[in-house]
Amino acid sequence: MDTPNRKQDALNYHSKGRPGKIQVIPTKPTNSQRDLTMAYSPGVAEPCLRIAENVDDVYKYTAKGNLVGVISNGTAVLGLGNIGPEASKPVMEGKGLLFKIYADIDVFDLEINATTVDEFVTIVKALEPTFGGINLEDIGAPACFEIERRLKAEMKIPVMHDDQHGTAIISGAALLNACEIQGKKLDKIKMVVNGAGAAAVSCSKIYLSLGVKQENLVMFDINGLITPDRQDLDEMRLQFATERKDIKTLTDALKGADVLIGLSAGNCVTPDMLKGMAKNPIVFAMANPEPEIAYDLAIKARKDIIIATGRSDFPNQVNNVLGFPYIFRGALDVRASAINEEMKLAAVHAIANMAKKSVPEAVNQAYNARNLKFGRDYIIPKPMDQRLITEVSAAVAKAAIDSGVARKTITDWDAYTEQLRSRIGPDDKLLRNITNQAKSNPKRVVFADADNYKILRAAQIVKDEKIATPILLGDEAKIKAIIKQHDMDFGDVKIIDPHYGAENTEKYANYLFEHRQRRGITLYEARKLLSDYNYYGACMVEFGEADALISGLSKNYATTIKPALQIIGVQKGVSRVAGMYLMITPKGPVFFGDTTVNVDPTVEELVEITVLIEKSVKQFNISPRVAVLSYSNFGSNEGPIPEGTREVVRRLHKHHPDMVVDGDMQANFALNAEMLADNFPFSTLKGKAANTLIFPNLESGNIAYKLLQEIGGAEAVGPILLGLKKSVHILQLGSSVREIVNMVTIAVVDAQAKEQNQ
Ligand SMILES: NC(=O)C1=CN([C@@H]2O[C@H](COP(=O)(O)OP(=O)(O)OC[C@H]3O[C@@H](n4cnc5c(N)ncnc54)[C@H](OP(=O)(O)O)[C@@H]3O)[C@@H](O)[C@H]2O)C=CC1
Ligand SMILES: CC(=O)C(=O)O
Ligand SMILES: [Mg+2]
Repeated sequence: MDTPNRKQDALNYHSKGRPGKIQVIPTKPTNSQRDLTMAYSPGVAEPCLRIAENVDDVYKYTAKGNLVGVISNGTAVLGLGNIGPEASKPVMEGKGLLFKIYADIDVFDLEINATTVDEFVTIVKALEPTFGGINLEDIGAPACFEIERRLKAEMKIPVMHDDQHGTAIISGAALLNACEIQGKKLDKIKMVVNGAGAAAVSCSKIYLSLGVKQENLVMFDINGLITPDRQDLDEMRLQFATERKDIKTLTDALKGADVLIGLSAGNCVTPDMLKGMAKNPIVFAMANPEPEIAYDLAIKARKDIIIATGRSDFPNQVNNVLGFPYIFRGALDVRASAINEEMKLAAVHAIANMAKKSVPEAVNQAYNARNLKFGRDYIIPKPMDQRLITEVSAAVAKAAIDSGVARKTITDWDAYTEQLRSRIGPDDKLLRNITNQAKSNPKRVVFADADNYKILRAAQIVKDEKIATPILLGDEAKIKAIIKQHDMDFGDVKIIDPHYGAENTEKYANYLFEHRQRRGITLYEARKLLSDYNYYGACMVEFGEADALISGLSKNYATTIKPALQIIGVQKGVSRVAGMYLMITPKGPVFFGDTTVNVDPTVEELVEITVLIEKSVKQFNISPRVAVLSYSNFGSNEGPIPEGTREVVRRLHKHHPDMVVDGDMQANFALNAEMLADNFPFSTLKGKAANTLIFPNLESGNIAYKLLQEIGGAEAVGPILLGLKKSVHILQLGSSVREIVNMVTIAVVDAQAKEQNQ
């Protein structure tokens, strides 16, 4: 916390409203007298008796299996020292909060008045019936070593001292990657560890198991170098004693050293010390809240440095938050009896490998970054990367099973991964399925406006994710400059700067002329039109030189759609196009149409739009249940809109008897199966909620989706353009990178379907 303002902000954050950071929330209904008789006496006696008969049933009837005790005595709180149990509580509540948001694990934080090993062990051991796991936190060395050793030996649930092993795992992963980037070999590096406490000792052990040589490691505590002749040290630290006589001070030790590990206290390292380090040095200044050396000072001292800190406000946050939520998640899910070396190493490698994968746009956005990429400023994943739960927890669970400490097994890993994902954030399973569908047969997608950063970023993502092969249309020099500026990597991507004379323009101009000569287009004009990305892109798709076109970022909808209509045209048997949104809502996915094209459709047009939409929903492997919406329910109101929608439904029932559709209907009845069944049991939606909503006009459709997006917490994917012969999709002005990526994914699936139907 640097400035007085930030200090005050932090105090306000904790004190405003309900003091502290966490609360307990019931997970069962508590609305009625009946609910309460189940939750408490007399109903509660039933699970009590079951558990009394079979103690393992505690996992079945209580929260134990998902409950971790975060336990501290406040003797080594962050780098603040022995500040006591009460003062440690904000940190422990913070750990509880992180367990919950990152891994959906519930936590009771316990700050206990127990400083001797015996007292501490007795208390924690007695808590075994309550918890599924124990996370020991901020307990000073050397007591922490004995406490953890005894608890692990005497308890049957996983116990982990986070400052030791959580930190070791994360910094181990970071060390592997930093060495790779700096071109250093672990078995050759000279390492200095400043700090000889819980974290330093455990981290050093894991570095040795990753290949660092004991003789190349020296360690300091507050009294100086750890040497064999020191009388003030315990076994744990003495194992890192060095015989080297050439070192007295930290400055001496850092001369020629490759790596400095700081797990001590803030601001105890100076820029001059770093200046003596070897070429391409690696510095992990992990003391919290102040690192051993400030990020900026370190960067200034050495241009060739990789520097990481424990803080979230600089690149490379090496902090155990990347580990403990996911390690416990994996351990709890297989009911592991311990967290062993195999599980820790599995976590190290899962975290290290993740950093080398393409970074999801949501992570860039969360950190206000443009293009996070494996390298000097991105050696390990960011804490807000939602892939951590699937990558790390699954690796830990698997290692637990393979190493024989799991009491439950996992056989369907895809289902487990799905379950892990659904623990965090809204369930966007459908979007993931669509992405998998796209990846199964990637298509060539031509991007209009590719000389725009957002388009290029999206193109890069879909290329990296193997969703599509991009073709870039735009000013070639500009495109190349953006690629260079943002260090993007497109390999040998095709870039076309559309103008008459560019690839295939004579063929395209003739085609355009042939088709539009009686609509006022001369050959000269046709040639000129091809410098418009939308005309050129539509021609590429029409001639099969690309499978889909993505456009519209910089022009309005009507201007963008025109070339596609003129060159590609509508599907056989279809007289119009329509627009649809896939809304990812907290209650699940719902399709909305028409939201973008037809302003005030007639009954006949609405029938056609509904048929188009219903067919398109099926493309996503969803069985459509369509509600034609109005402000009335099954004839409850008169007026042109309810009467029109009733007529639409009549015609659909008659001409499309297989379609599951009903209306006129109000939106709340359409989306609430119970209400619908109670009030309108005759509905042909057969007691199920609709997943496809047809709006009577553009006004209502457009307003509804935007309201839902802004205040309903829904993500809008689209607009998905329906009715064209080939896959062309038009972005909304100002779409975000994520929205563009989603559209490309949809465009690929659409191109696949259209290819099949040919
Ligand atoms: N980024 C991360 O994820 C994590 C960071 N940490 C940070 O690491 C630090 C240590 O934590 P932890 O191991 O739990 O605490 P401990 O109290 O167990 O250890 C602290 C160690 O640092 C030594 N020390 C203190 N000041 C100095 C100094 N100026 N120079 C050299 N050594 C010094 C102490 O020496 P002595 O024994 O002689 O007192 C002791 O060996 C804290 O700042 C903590 O915030 C810890 C865990 C995770
Ligand atoms: C991050 C952490 O656990 C610590 O600094 O103690
Ligand atoms: Mg800690």
